[in-house]
Amino acid sequence: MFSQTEMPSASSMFSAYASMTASMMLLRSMANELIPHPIRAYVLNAFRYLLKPRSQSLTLVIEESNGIARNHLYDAAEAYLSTRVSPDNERLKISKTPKEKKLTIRLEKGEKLLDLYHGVSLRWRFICSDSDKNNAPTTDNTTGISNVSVRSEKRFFELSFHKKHKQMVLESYLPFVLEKAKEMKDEERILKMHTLNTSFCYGGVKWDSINLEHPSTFETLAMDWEQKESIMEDLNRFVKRREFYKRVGRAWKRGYLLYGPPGTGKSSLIAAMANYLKFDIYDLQLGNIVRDSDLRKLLLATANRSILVIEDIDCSVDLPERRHHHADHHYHHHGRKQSDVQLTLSGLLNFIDGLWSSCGDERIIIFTTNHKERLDPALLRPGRMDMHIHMSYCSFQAFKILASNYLDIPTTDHHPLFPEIEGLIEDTQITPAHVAEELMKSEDTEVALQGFLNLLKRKKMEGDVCENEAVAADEPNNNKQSNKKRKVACNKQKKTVAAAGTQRRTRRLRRGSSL
Ligand SMILES: Nc1ncnc2c1ncn2[C@@H]1O[C@H](COP(=O)(O)OP(=O)(O)OP(=O)(O)O)[C@@H](O)[C@H]1O
Ligand SMILES: [Mg+2]
Repeated sequence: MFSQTEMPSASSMFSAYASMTASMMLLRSMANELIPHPIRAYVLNAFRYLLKPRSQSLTLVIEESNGIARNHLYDAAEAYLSTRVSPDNERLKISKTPKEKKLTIRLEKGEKLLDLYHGVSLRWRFICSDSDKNNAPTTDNTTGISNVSVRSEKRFFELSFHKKHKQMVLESYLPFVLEKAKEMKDEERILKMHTLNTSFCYGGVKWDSINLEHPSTFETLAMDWEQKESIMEDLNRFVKRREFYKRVGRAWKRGYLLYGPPGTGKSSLIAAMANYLKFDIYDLQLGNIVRDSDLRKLLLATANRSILVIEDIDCSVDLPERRHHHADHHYHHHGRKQSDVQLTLSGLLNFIDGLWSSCGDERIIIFTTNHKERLDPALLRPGRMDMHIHMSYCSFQAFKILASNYLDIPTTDHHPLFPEIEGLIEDTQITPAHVAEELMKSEDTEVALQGFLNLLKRKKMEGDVCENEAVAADEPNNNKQSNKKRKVACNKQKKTVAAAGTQRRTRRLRRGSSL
């Protein structure tokens, strides 16, 4: 009985529950009304956050574009990851454009990749998502053509790693990825050769470009080793020294003067430098430029990481004293009146020291000449050109490189004809171009070498005759008149060689395609 009176009845329990529910509902609706929605959401989120198990991994999202601009890191990651594909990958994208030398491999949607960097594992994932479902690709059923213009795909990489490596990833790994991608790009880069186009309207000039496919490299260049290495070292030092140039307050530029007889490889060296550094070439034919102002315009249109070439500087720039000497030549510069030509040496020098120095980075300027002695001292003064490179006649060392290029005789090999060639070549002024021409005459090594040896012998004899005649000319008892005649003939012979070089060069310039 007692227990019965103590026990709440079912009806009273129900009413208590009902009143509690009612008061909770009242409280809830009061809270809903009194506490604004954002605060409620915030409190809920905070609870959720506190209750969630802590993750030890951090994920970086690298999106394809950053609003309007492309994300440089995305492109770098894409290129870098293509070198890291593993047998675990199941789907890869593969392509090749006509201009590319190699196949391009890319990760396909959803593919994962594990990279190791200094013992740290880094997990990459490539994700492709339709950013807006309404804009999903549509296919026109009648034509079957997929309408890609409305397609808006969001592509990004996720890079996940342990949180404790955050610093290392940001400061070391990602810069490493950027650097690697840059190296790859340089390797694949198709070099351009820019030449002047003067045809589109009178007085106006602009750059035209074609692919530079000059095969010359430092390996194929016939030059003495020490000289070749000093040039390569100089170039290496130059490209590495961005910070140095900044610190000492100098423009990041370097000037080279290449001088030597025609056919000694000046233009080949320029191409080898471009191929080595992966720099574009701008071939500035001063003969086509009328005003200093054109020079300025053209200069501003050149890109960084390039080589500006001015060939035959002694012939192309209109020195004031030459103007004086050639006062009777009223026409110059491709038939334009001399008075029209306003391009001056001082303009050119200002251009080198001033404007050229102050705009752009990582630039090289190269002048070539066959006659260094004819150059204005202003061009040669210290500091104007950083390095003067003498391209000379073919030495035995240089010949061995050509023999290896043209006849496949390894430079370490010894051929029975070599000693005789070595004895003759140093006394004979023969250009690498001439040697190359001779070695190309036969595919048979023996025939080609014998032919070359005969040429050397002939040249040596001619040289000896010239020399003897010169000596004879100094002897008082000889018939001076006939000696003079012979000397003239000798000089004539030399001049023909030089003229052939100039003609060759002019032909090449006209073709405008190769250096
Ligand atoms: N040092 C060299 N090494 C390899 N090949 C050379 C060398 N010199 C000349 N040649 C060969 O001779 C050709 C002409 O040489 P190049 O045009 O480089 O001479 P250059 O010094 O620029 O002459 P120019 O003064 O007439 O412009 C080249 O295409 C190349 O095949
Ligand atoms: Mg040349």
